[in-house]
Parts: sequence; structure tokens; C-alpha cells
Amino acid sequence: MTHEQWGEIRQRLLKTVGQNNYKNWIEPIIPGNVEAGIATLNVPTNFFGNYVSQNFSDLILHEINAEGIEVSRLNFAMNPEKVANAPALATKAVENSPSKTAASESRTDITSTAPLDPRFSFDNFVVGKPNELAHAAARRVAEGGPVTFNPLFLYGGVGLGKTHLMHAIARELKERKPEMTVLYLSAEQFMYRFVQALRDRKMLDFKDLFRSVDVLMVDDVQFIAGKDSTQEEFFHTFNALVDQNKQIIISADRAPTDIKDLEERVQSRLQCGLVVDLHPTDYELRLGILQNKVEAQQKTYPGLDVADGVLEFLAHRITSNVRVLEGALTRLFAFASLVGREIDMDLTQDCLVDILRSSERKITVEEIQRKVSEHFNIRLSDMIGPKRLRSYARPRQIAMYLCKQLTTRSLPEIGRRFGGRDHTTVMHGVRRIEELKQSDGQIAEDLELLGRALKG
Ligand SMILES: Nc1ncnc2c1ncn2[C@@H]1O[C@H](COP(=O)(O)OP(=O)(O)OP(=O)(O)O)[C@@H](O)[C@H]1O
Repeated sequence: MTHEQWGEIRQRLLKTVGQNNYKNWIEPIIPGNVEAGIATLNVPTNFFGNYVSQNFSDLILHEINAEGIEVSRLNFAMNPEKVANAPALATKAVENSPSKTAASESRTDITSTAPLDPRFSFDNFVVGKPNELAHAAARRVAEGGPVTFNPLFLYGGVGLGKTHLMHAIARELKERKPEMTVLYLSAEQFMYRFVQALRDRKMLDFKDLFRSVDVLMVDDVQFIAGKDSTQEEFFHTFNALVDQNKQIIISADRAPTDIKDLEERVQSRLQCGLVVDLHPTDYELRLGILQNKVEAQQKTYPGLDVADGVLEFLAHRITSNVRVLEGALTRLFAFASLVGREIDMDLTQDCLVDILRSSERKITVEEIQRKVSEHFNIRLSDMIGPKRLRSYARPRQIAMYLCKQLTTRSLPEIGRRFGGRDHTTVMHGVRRIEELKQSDGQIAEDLELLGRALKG
């Protein structure tokens, strides 16, 4: 396919998919060969390829055929190098843009190496206690007003919404301030660009480009730790932009000082603005996110409802990260629609056995001892200590029984944690409680209550 033909195809696609989709998803594609009815399209990332394939492949096929090229299938090839090196193709959309210059043409190419995920907007971001500060800071920066904190450094554990917030900022800035050049990329892409510029002796272009943006956003900055020359270049880019009072937004999986092998001067630079973290989610936030995601799923599966209690159960049980929570919900909807069942507790248990098992909370011996002594209103030291009074001995046996049931500790290990008792003492205690559970209603109730409290 020639560039001219692709230019025509793009023009027509612009009309059908709209300006935004065009900019995000069509413009970055670089056409490759057409062979045996298969057209190869080079795309910057797998995610990008999958998204375009799912959403626009029919339209693209149609337009390629309309151009007189016989193609029955598209092949999306991940080829960031090709995409990045492509000469900028003039299209009407770009030509019409008032700020069009040679530099912004190549900037468009760079920006497109990290397409913004359309799902990651502020509207879809659920705010709760653990992320309210990060969210507020992100919102502030997304207003595009005078730079008050530079950089904004967002950090947090896996799947807690850093990338989501970064994309939301970029998207909002582009909407509010279309004249601004916003460059969003991962630290890995930054390194890749840098190495490529070195190799092709285009360092001046590289510097020009990175230093002429209005907003620079670098995701997962921990990636450059230990990569000395990339860090060095990042440091200079950073300083140049801060000097010009241009906004920088960085994300990482941990705080600047906790990133090993990151030069001290880079660490200290990263801390000089506002550092905010996304805390692990709490129950309320997880429930809010689930409710939000159910609405999104129901657009794909209209008419599929979720029975009472299922979302609460998931929010309770899946505490690891939001990605797992989302994955669980997606699986539930897909499964329910396949088997034609409603999403109730039974289906949830059947469908999510693996996720539920791996996210089971680990209960510790110490927790059990603490809960049991609180329950019976005795001192922890008395429960563990040598006293043989019934008012201590019974709770002690109950605690031992619960340790056997709810932890993977062996009898000798449990004995050791109960003041160095022998494993036979533990065995005796466990047996005694097993018997009493059948005959003594009060004990059965105590066990029930304690078990529930411990399992959270
Ligand atoms: N508060 C939230 N509201 C709605 N969705 C959320 C929220 N937090 C996270 N998510 C969703 O969870 C998924 C993981 O989030 P994201 O990719 O932003 O995590 P991350 O912190 O960048 O993780 P990683 O460290 O793996 O890069 C995304 O699909 C995102 O939309």
C-alpha cells in the first residue's frame, strides 16, 4: 500500500471515526505490505493493536477495499520503531491545526507511541479515602492552570490506578487546553527514544522535542533505575522543563527515596514538588469501583443483573488490587452470559474459585490469640502463660483449636507459640473443643463468632 493510498484511506476514516478516535487510533498506524490478501499495519504497542483490531478493523478493511486494494484480513504488527520513524503524513486534520509546525508534527508521532486508553478518564475513576489526595492533585494539574507543584509525583502499589490517573490528566489537558503539547509516555519509551536518538545521531532533535513540550508525563519512572545514561538525560530534560516552568507529572510504584539505583540527585529532584501516594484500597472503595464497573459491563451485557450480596462479597474477599477485582467482574459477566445464568453467589463461587483461593486472607496465630483474649476478656499474657484456671484454660484451648482450623501451622508450632507447650497438649485442647462444640451451645456460638470475626 503506498503512502498516498493510505493517506486517502485515513482521510475517509477520519470522517467515520471522528477526530478524537482518529488522532488516538488511526493516525499512529503505519501501513506495511499487502500479501495474499493480508494487509500488515504497524502499530506502536500490543494494546494499541488489540484495541484497533476490536474497534476499527471492519472500517479499515472496508476503506482499504474501497481504495481498490484487495484485502480480506488485517495483521497488526507491533513495530514501535517503524511507527516512531515514519515521516509525518500530512492529513487535513493536522493541516487544519493552527499550531502546526515541523516540530509539532513529529511530536504528534511521539505522543502517539503511548495511546491514551479511552476507559481511563476522571469520570471513570472512583474516589475514596485511599486515593482522594492523589485524585485531587491530579485534578488540579489537569486544569492546566499556573504550575504550583512541580513535579507531581504519584506512587502506589500494583494496579491501584496510577496509569488511570495519568491518562485522565493527559486526556483532560488535551480537552481543556488543546494548544498545549502534552507528552505522555512510559519511562521505558523514554529510554527507547533516547537510545534510538543516540544511535541515529539525532540527540539534538531528541532534546529539542522533549524540551519543547508544555507538559511531560512519565509513567513507571522506576524503570530507569540503574540505567545510568538514561537517568542522566532524564535529569537534564527534567531540569530544562522545570526551569521553563513546564509541568511534569511522574508515576512510580514506590516513593522516590525507595527506588533503588536511582541517583540521589534524581531522587531529590523528584521530591521537590508534590509527592502523593495511592494507598491500598479499602472495602468501601472496592465496593464503589465494583458498582462503577458493573455499569460498564452492563453496556456490553444488557439485562445481566448482579444478585444482592455478590459485590459486597467480592469487595470483601478480593483485596489484592483493582485489576484483579476488575478481572473477576469481567469473568463473571462473560461466564454468566455464556451459560445463561444470573450472577449470584453460586455462580460467583464456581467461576472465581482460583481468584478467591489466592486472595484468601492469611490469619496468623497472633491474631487469633488477640481476638480470643479480647472475646473472653482476659489478658493475652494469661492466655499464653502457665495458669491452669478454667477461665484461662478454656479460651486457650479455643484459641489452639482456631489456630489448627484457620492456619497452616503444625501442632508443635502452635504449642511453641502458646508459651512453649508440648504438641500433645495442643492436640488434647483441640480434641476437647471439638467435643464441646457438639455438646455445648455456648462454645459453638463463641466459635462461630470468633471464626467470623477472624475471617473478616
Ligand atoms: N479508583 C479507581 N476507579 C476505577 N478504576 C480503577 C481505580 N483504580 C484502579 N482502577 C482500574 O484498575 C486497573 C489498574 O489500574 P492502573 O493500570 O492505573 O494501575 P497502576 O497503578 O498503573 O498499576 P501498575 O503498577 O501495574 O502499572 C485499571 O483498569 C483501572 O481503570
